[in-house]
Amino acid sequence: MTLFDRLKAASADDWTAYVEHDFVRQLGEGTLPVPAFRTYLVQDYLFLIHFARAYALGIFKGRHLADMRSALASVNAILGEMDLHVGFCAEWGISEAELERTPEERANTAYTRFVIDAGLRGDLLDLHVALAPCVIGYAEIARRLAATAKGADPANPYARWIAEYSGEAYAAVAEAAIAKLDSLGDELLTEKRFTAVSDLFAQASRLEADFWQMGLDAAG
Ligand SMILES: Cc1ncc(C[n+]2csc(CCO)c2C)c(N)n1
Repeated sequence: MTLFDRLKAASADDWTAYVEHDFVRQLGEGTLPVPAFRTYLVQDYLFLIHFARAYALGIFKGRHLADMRSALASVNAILGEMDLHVGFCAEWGISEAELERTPEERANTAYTRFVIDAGLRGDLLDLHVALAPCVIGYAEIARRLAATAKGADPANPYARWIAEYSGEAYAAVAEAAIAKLDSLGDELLTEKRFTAVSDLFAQASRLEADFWQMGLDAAG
């Protein structure tokens, strides 16, 4: 069993509430109100900026050169993806000016700063456990949606989002994150520490669910 599977099993209810959230269901069915998705996209731009900062902590906290190099590659990947994200937002009628001027929603601040704090206080294992629901969860969500008729239907307005995260490239990112957790676990996890690490995973999963809810709430 991978460490990721152990963490998921220990937080089963929080995990399910995140990956089967109503926002996700409506995204898959193509019934999600457009204002909910637009709010999500704008907030996700702000989210990704802070996530790049969280990954950058991995360079600072890395004990081995290989850890520092892989964290650097992740920072580069996210910063590179920002251009794609801005382009995707433009297709939904969101300008760069709107992305820049929109204030962070509290659910966004809560989540991103929680992850950064987990990394600041702890070691690389704490940081990667706090990052895991985000990085690995999206692959699981999109894979499930892509296997449904409406999720794979090009007429679904959200088909591109689903295709992006269910594609091979993103699956490889999620697989690498699962493997990274295992190698950090081998090096740093003791059974005594499992509860504390599992609490981080559960909290990050709840904060992901709150992020979806923020999108739904914006649509009234
Ligand atoms: C709220 C929220 N949670 C997770 C992701 C997914 N995600 C976050 S960082 C990243 C790149 C990893 O290399 C990906 C795919 C998101 N975009 N927004």
